[in-house]
Parts: sequence; structure tokens; C-alpha cells
Amino acid sequence: MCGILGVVGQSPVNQLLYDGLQVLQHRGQDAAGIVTSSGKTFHMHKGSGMVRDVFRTRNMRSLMGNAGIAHVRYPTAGSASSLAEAQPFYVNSPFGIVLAHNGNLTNTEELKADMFRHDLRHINTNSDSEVLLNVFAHELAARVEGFELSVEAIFGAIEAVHRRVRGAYAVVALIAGYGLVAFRDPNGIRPLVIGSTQGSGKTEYMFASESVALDCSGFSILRDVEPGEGVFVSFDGDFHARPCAKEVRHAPCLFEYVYFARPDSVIDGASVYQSRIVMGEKLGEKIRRVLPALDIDVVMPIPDTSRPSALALANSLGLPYREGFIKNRYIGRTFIMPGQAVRKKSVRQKLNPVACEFKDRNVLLVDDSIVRGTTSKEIVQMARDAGARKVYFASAAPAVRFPNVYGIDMPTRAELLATGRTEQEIAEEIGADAVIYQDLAALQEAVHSVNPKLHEFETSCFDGRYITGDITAAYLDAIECARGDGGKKDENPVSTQMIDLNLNVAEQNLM
Ligand SMILES: O=P(O)(O)OC[C@H]1O[C@H](OP(=O)(O)OP(=O)(O)O)[C@H](O)[C@@H]1O
Ligand SMILES: NC(=O)CC[C@H](N)C(=O)O
Ligand SMILES: [Mg+2]
Repeated sequence: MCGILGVVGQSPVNQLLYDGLQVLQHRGQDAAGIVTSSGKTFHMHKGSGMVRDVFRTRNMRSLMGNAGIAHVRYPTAGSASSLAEAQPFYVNSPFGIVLAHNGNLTNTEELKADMFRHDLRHINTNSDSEVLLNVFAHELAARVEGFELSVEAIFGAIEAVHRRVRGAYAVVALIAGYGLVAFRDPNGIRPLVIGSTQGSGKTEYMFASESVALDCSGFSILRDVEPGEGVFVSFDGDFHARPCAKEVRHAPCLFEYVYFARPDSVIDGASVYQSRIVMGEKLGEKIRRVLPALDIDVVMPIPDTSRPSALALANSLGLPYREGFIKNRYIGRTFIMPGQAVRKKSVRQKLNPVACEFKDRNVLLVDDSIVRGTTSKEIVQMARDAGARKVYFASAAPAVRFPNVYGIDMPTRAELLATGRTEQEIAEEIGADAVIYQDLAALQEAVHSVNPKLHEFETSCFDGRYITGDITAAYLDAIECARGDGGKKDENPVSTQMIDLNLNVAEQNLM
């Protein structure tokens, strides 16, 4: 669930992009990159790790210009350790284009083959985002007349991307000498919001995965990029927007509201915080139904993400809310770390119980979701070790039983705790006295109640219905082989040595 950012300003944007990336860090912890544009030249710096580790003062100084794009990466294609797959990606023709992508394509292999045979383009990494950039570049080149690029040609290229590409994609790109392009897939699976502010008497624009990046940079929310829409802002600040897909649906990813997004963001007009509050209230109603005896002494969140839901749940049941686990603020999000060993170790480093809150009590632990069960297994044991009598575990999301192919790295059924298990068996597996899951209809209703205009969501990890209509059992088997924890390219050191055609690594090391 990467984070993307783009700005067309009237003064240097390097600091703005850096600060914005820091605010989007929760969407990707494995790599970060910024490209700025001054005149017809791009300036790029990217690397593996968190934003604070990738950029030094010397790198920041070299990022000159009044427009730029940026990316934080949580890989869903290729590998976490490959520097060559860090974004933004660059192609030199036509004009020079850099692109940053959040999401995951589902026809990458077909596109790659087409690109090689018909478009005569070479893809050098395993990243689907490099493929997406090359499709856009090819379609743009096909529409250039003479040396001039028209706004019509840009929208035509976006239309062609929507025709050729399947899956989830929210994109920002720069075309050297022209401006910034932004677009979102026709189902609107991944978020992309537009903000504006005034600078030197002109309107400045920012595009971001989440509105929190606009808030922290002094931009106000203008609106979301619509599903299938294309937007172009010239480097002079002229704004153009147009629908670019014939068939559109508005089905944002429900998991953004459950886990990925920051609570202070508003996605597609629905406050994430408000949505999580309602999720907690609805979960409270369900707990009243399924545990009528209600022998619970205290409700506790598993920090961070479940906090608003746990608080609302406790209020709705009239039970005390306590912070029984303290989070180490210097450890990142465990779910988006690459590899099960590091995720498991990090839960213990990240969360520690306050023993006196557990002693001889029946506790209800609340998490936003249970995916692999890495967190819940450890946490239930910690609660018992700290003296809890009974441990109930509630999830603000339904059981995750199906792989996600749209930008969340849970590619195999086998790694999901709920696969092939009843709720009773799940409780046994994590060592809880009972597990209570939110119903899918209640979860959808929670977000819908916050923005009644949202009727449909991308819910595949809960119900196995893939909105792009192209996901077959054979496709799922293939990604399971390629991306299961055993099959990931991370385990293959050769892939980390892939030549990075985007980045002057030698120069980066010298600086
Ligand atoms: O069942 P699992 O595979 O463990 O995945 C689910 C857990 O992972 C996430 O927490 P994470 O530590 O990533 O982030 P947070 O601090 O935002 O809650 C999520 O909030 C759950 O706690
Ligand atoms: N989570 C994402 O948005 C990932 C983007 C892209 N598929 C990558 O792996 O780099
Ligand atoms: Mg969590």
C-alpha cells in the first residue's frame, strides 16, 4: 500500500515532498524516493529504508525545482530489497517521464509480453510499476505530433492505459518540460486526493494518497481524483481534468478504512477516524448478541490502529476502556514488514503489557483486523502471562480469507489465519476463549454511514469477489507460487543486484 505524492508549486518543492512523505510513511517502510523537475531536467534520489534514512541534507539540496513527485514503497511485486524497484521510475522517451504508483496490476505478465513483442520496450525489473510507466510512455509517444505534446494527447494516453491495464493503480507522473499527470483506475480502488493553496498569486496543486499529507503541508482538500479520471497540471499551474474511462465504478478498498490509512485522513469523502468509530459501535452490537452473558471486565485496544474502534466499542457496551499494551514508538508497523520472521519478532519488541491491568480480569482485546494472526497469537499469550483470567479477541474487520491482488501483500491463502478454520478453531489457534469478527455488511455500512455516497467497496480479501473480473483460480495459484513467503524474490540475492537503470548508484554512494 504505497504512498504517492505530487506537487506543482511556484517555489522549490523539495522540503514539501520530504515532509509529505514523512506523513505517508505508514503506507510503506521499505523504500522512498523523490524526483523534482527544474526546466527540462529531473533530479532524483531514492533508496531502501524509511524516509528519514534515505534523504540526507546533500540529497535534499540536489532536488531542485518547483514541481516533483515522491513515493514510499510497500512492495507487492518484485522484492522489498531491490533498490532497482524503488520508485519513482524513469523512462527517457517520449520527452522524459517519471512515475510513482500505488496499487498492483493484475495483467503484468501479459503487458510485459505485449511490450516486448509489439511495443519493442524492455522491462528490466519485476516491478509492475515499471510496466505501467512503459505502457503510458508508449501510448503517449503514439500521440505526439511533431515535437509538441498536447493536453489531448495526454488524456488519450491515459484512456489507452485504462484500456490495456487491469488492477489497481493510483498514479502521479511528471513529463519533462510539460507538467504533472495524475490518474486513478476505473474502479477507484486506491485513493488519490487533490489539494490546492495559493503561492505567488497562483494556485499550487498537491496530489496525495491521503489527505493527511495535504493538511500537514498547508494545502486544502479540493476533491478526490475520480475513478478513471485523468488530471494534468502544466508547470505553469494550468489545471485540466477529464473522464478517461468508458466504464467506471466507485469501489474504494475497504481495507484502507480498516487498517492502511491514517485515522486523520479523509478518503473519498469518508473520514477514516469516523469510520473506525462506527466500526467499533457495530462490533459492540455484535458482541452483545453473541456474548449475552458479557462477563467482560475491561476493553483494550491493540495499538495503534484499533484504538478508535476499541474506544467506541467500550462506550457502546458501557465497559471500562484501558490501555493494557504500550507500544514502542520507534518500531514501525509490523504487518507491512517483509518476511514472517521479522514480523513475529517485531510484535514482541513493539508491544508490552501493563501487568496490573490484566491481573484476575476478563479482558476483551480489540484489533482492527486479524490477517496472519502474528499479532493476536503473541498478544493473547502476553495477556495470559500477565494474569488475565479470560481473554476474548474481537476484530473490527471480518475474517481475512482470500488473497489480495490490488496492493496489499497477502498473496497466499495458506498464510491467512482464517483459511480453512472456523471461528472456534481460530480462537483455539490464537489461544483465546472466543473470537468475535465484524460482519462484512456491518463493516461496509460503517463506511457508508460516514459518506452515504459510497455504496460499493473492494472487499475481495473478505469475500473473494475480485472487482476487476479477471482473477481466476489459476492466477491465484501462480501468485501463490511466486510470492508466498517461501517464493519471494527477497530470498534470491541475485535479484537485489539487478542493474538499476533509473538511478546513478555510484553517484548516490559518493554523495
Ligand atoms: O494478524 P496480523 O498478520 O498480525 O495482522 C494484523 C495486525 O497488523 C496490523 O498492525 P501493525 O503492527 O502493522 O500496525 P499498527 O501499529 O498500525 O496497528 C494490524 O493493525 C493488526 O494489529
Ligand atoms: N503497495 C503498492 O502500492 C506497491 C506498488 C508496486 N506494485 C510495487 O510493488 O512497488
Ligand atoms: Mg495493529
